[in-house]
This record gives sequence, structure tokens and C-alpha cells, in this order.
Amino acid sequence: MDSLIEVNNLTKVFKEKDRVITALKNVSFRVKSGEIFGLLGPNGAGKTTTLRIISTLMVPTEGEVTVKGYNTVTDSQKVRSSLGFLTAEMNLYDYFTVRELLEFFARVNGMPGTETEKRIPQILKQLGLEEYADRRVDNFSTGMKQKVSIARALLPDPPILIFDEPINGLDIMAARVVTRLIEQLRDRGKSIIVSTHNMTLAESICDRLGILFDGELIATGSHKDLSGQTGEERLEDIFFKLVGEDYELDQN
Ligand SMILES: Nc1ncnc2c1ncn2[C@@H]1O[C@H](COP(=O)(O)OP(=O)(O)OP(=O)(O)O)[C@@H](O)[C@H]1O
Repeated sequence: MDSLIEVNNLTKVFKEKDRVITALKNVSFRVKSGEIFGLLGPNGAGKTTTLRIISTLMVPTEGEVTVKGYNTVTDSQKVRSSLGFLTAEMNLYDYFTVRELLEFFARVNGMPGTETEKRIPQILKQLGLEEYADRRVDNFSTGMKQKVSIARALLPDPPILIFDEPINGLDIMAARVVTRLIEQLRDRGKSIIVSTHNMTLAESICDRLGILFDGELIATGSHKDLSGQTGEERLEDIFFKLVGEDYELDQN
């Protein structure tokens, strides 16, 4: 199957007491097998909302998403078993060691004991966490904690990984480690969606990008495609060309 994830005409409206927020307006895109697809947009553009709907954590107001052909609302269990979702708000239970934490989440996921025994050493090795396995997470740096969160998301070995702002709050060293890790996962055959407002991250690792702005997907394609559409080389220039100069001026 070429398109692993199909997002069709997604609209999400939040109704609050005194106002209505349209977080997504008719958003459609495809994620292909084995690629890193980047959702790029400023704060409030609708990235997290899109990722939450894909991950079955939220239902759309209109439109639909299918993951491996399964609808995220009517077949949510099947969708959930195919993907790992990583957000900044992930709770790591600081008083656990890395190993205890992975064992805990394996049990929560209903993973059989024999599989857990096999899987945990594999993940520790894959992420270079072996020597930290029996240390408590609370003393770890932000970058190391992010690695442990990724280990947790990888535990069930899902074919699809969804990373919401994976390098937010990380220093350049930690950001590089996480960035390399995401690339390695793609090279091992995972399909990945990354949301970010970081142009450098988007430019360096994404095979294709969707540019989200004010709830609308204003462009989709590879860096080369977007460059061809706008006549600009740098992603930052492409972005501002697409959203308009007025927005650029408003930011200054
Ligand atoms: N549960 C909610 N209730 C009401 N409004 C919400 C809710 N979740 C998101 N929103 C609003 O929807 C819009 C899109 O939010 P979203 O979090 O998807 O953006 P984002 O691109 O991920 O930005 P950020 O990086 O700031 O999280 C924002 O205006 C936000 O305030």
C-alpha cells in the first residue's frame, strides 16, 4: 500500500462557552510508507490537533482519517496498535529506572512477559541506553528524557511513529541526537510524522512537508516541490512566501 495514512477533509471545531475555535479547516494529505512527513507551522496552526486525531485521541468534527485502511473513529483499536505517539507532555514517572519504566509500560500495553524480556534489551541497544538502563530517570537531562520517551513509544514496535514537536526545549546536542534517531528509524523502515515549527528540523529530515497555517494546509510536497512552487530555496523563505509578506511583517 502506497499511502499509509490518508487524511481527508479534516475539520475540527472547538466550542467553548463564549467562542468557537476552528482549529482545522478541510485539511487533506497522505503519508507514504517509509517516509518522514513533516507538519510545519507556527504555534496554534493546528499541528497537535491533527496528530491527536490521527492517533485516535480526538475525533474530527468533519472528515476522516484512515491508518493502514482503518478508520480512526470506527476502528480506533486497530489504528492504535499500529502507531506510537510521542508528545512533550509524556509523563515518565521520574522515580523509575529506564528498565522499570519500560517494563511498566509493557505491562500497561498488555505485552506478554516473554516478549517484554526480548524487546526491552533490543530497544535499550537501539537507542544507546544500555548503560543507563538501571538509573533513575529523574536525574536525566531533557534530551535523555526525550530518548526514554522515544524508547517508550517504540516498545510495541509500531510501523508508524508520530512525534509532536520532538526537539522542543532541547539544546543543540540533544536535538541532534533525537534528530539522528528519527532518521535511523525511517531508515529501518518506519513511517514517521513529525510536527514542528523548527525550519531547520523540517529542512533536514523531512522527505515531504505539509505547511499548516491558521488551521489550513496551504501547501504539500517535498522541499524541491515547494521550492518549485514558490521560486524560493530556503524553507523559511518558502514559508513566508506561502503565508504572505504581511504575516512576516506582523511578526516583527
Ligand atoms: N481542547 C481544546 N479546546 C479549545 N481549543 C483548542 C483545544 N485544543 C487546541 N485548541 C485550539 O486550536 C488551535 C490549534 O491548536 P494546536 O494545539 O493544534 O496547534 P499547534 O499547531 O499544535 O500549536 P502549538 O505548537 O502551539 O501546540 C489553537 O487555537 C488552540 O488554542
